[in-house]
Amino acid sequence: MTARTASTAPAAATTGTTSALHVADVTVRFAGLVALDGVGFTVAPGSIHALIGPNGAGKSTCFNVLSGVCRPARGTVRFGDAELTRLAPHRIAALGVARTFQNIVMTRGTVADNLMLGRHGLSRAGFAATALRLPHAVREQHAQLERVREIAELTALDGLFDTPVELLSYGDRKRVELARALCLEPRLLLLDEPVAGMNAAERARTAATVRSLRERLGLSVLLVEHDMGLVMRLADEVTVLDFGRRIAGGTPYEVRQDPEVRRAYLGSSGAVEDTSGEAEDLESPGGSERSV
Ligand SMILES: Nc1ncnc2c1ncn2[C@@H]1O[C@H](COP(=O)(O)OP(=O)(O)OP(=O)(O)O)[C@@H](O)[C@H]1O
Repeated sequence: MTARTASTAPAAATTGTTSALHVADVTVRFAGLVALDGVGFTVAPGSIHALIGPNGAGKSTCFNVLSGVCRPARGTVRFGDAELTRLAPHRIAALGVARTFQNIVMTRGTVADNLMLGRHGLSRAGFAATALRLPHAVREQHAQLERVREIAELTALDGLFDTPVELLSYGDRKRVELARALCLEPRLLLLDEPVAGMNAAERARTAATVRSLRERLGLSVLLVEHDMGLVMRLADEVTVLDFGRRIAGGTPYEVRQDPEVRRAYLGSSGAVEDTSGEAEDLESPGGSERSV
């Protein structure tokens, strides 16, 4: 495993650079089903890139490949100079790729406790030194706590730092999940449906947080999201999957105009659901609130 330091500064912020993610010809089969069929796309350094598509298009499978949970039958995933394709999830995380999940899994305790757990992999002081409160371990603990406070501030959780997570709203809990991923000091953040289940105010707040993370930390973001309004407003570039194939890619405007994208969305019975009550079609100016 590549060792990462316990530095209190984010890798991306200090260098101001991250790397491109290159996905090429990735194919995943489950028994007879081809979940991904020769999928390729590039996430440019420092960009917000959305991966969209109707239900069953292969978005989660793609995230599972990128984070090492699923091994492709064919194809490669490269992050800068590093080949991620056959690495275990913890090694991919150590290379600066962090992921959130659709379903929130929290431990008990406060927001601070949960974020400190997220720093565990970056800690250099051993368990015994920490338990015995040896001076170097105490110093490191303070530095970690300071960094965790900064991350809480970046994710608008600073006012909730000492609040038990079970008392948080759903939207705040989702943001704790996001903050916990940031605790790994990623250079690429994979967000799996970051606003699913949120109300309009929570969605707007999370969108602002993601934008500000990119600006302040210089990291790249790849997000899977059904909320088309959010995708259209937030993403620099969009890749569209359908039945495991990449059917389109480009700016939000370009994919919105693409006939194959429109066919895939409009033809997906039951896949179109509006979580906002403000349904618009894919052509609506300013983006739609439609979840697809
Ligand atoms: N572990 C698995 N075993 C068998 N089939 C699977 C498995 N995981 C996914 N699939 C199938 O692969 C296809 C792609 O699924 P995937 O979950 O990646 O799509 P998705 O775009 O994320 O869908 P959704 O938007 O509903 O989450 C689907 O047909 C799904 O049923």
